[in-house]
Amino acid sequence: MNQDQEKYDTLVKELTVHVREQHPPDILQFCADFFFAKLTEQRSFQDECLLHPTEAAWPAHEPKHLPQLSPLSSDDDDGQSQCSLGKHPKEDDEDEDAFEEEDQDVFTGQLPDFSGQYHQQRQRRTSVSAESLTPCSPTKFQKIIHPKTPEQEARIQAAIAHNFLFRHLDEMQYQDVIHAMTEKPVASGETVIQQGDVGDFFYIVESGQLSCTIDDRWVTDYQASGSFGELALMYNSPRAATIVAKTDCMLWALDRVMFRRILMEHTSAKRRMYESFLTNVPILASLAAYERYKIADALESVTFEEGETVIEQGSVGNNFYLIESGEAVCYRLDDQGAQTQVNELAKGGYFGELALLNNSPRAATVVARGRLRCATMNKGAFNRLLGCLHDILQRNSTHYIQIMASTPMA
Ligand SMILES: Nc1ncnc2c1ncn2[C@@H]1O[C@@H]2COP(=O)(O)O[C@H]2[C@H]1O
Repeated sequence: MNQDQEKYDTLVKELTVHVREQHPPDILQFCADFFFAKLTEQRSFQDECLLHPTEAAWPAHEPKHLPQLSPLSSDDDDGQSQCSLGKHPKEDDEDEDAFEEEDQDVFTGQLPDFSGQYHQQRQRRTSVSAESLTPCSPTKFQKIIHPKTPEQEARIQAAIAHNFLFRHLDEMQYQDVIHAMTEKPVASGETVIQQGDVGDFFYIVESGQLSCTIDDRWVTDYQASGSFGELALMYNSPRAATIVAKTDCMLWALDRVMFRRILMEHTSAKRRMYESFLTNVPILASLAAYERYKIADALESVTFEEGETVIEQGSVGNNFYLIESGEAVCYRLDDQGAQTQVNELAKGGYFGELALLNNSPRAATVVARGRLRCATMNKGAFNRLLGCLHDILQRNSTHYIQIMASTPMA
């Protein structure tokens, strides 16, 4: 008997014992969970031992598809997003600043329910082990180097330069990431990630376009500087979506060990940090959880002391602000030089959207009242990630326009 056959027989025997002991009500789900737990265990072990095939630029075989294991495939979910961020691929793409900033992703769809060890029968969601977010021990970390030409290195640098997930890296981590990446050309029509599969790589798009679907419904498109495939690596969960190349693409792939070692901790910490705050920001209420995750990736916190000016009327607008704590007061200077208070904002409120929406100079001065902490994103991320809120933001801003009409700009 060969080794694989022996392994298989042992596994099936073990599973049979569990089934006999536990009489699971949903036998298929139970078996799927059993094998998935085994796989996770094996992968974690590989993480620990760092049995990484350093010589292999690309895995010899693709991961096996695990049907029914999508954390997103709940029966009650019609998969329609509450809010379609950005444009549907069929619509005209007049985005001039395609390369302007970070992730070029626009999102809709639902976030996997990562809670609970074993999911409800009806929902068929996959369990996530408690240690899913524990990165590899730094002491056991062994660097992975796939040799590259200077030209390849430069291309990776360009591809990650505008992606938020790489911003916090120090020089050594940055080099480690570049060394560990492998080039993956993908032909138009090729499936890069299949929903339900086991996660192996995280991808950055260098060129081309890819489409992301969940349960055959379009969710988003990816283009240069966009990234995907982080969820399965972070949560040891099956792939949450399918990603197919719409054109010939050039991708850079980072394997799960390096992703977990270098990118995961910061990414998950940031997503956790902003999670409850973003859930309670009224303007973001219509967004799906995964969309809020992408917003969290793009946010930076900034603090202003009492009386400090956050925004100066008449200046160029580059940022959008959400108030995490404290208060902000908005003033408008009229053409006589008189300053009138036009608004007060508190936690969960936002400002700085007008100049970005209308491509106009800042319409008011915003000053901190007491200590003010804001989460801010730049113009590129604002347009991309909050594009679907454009109409709501415009509608909400009509009263500003009335105020501006009554106080002509200084
Ligand atoms: N709405 C969404 N829900 C989950 N994953 C999404 C969504 N939109 C895009 N994705 C990406 O699709 C990827 C599929 O593989 P992963 O689950 O590893 O990581 C997923 C995310 O990077």
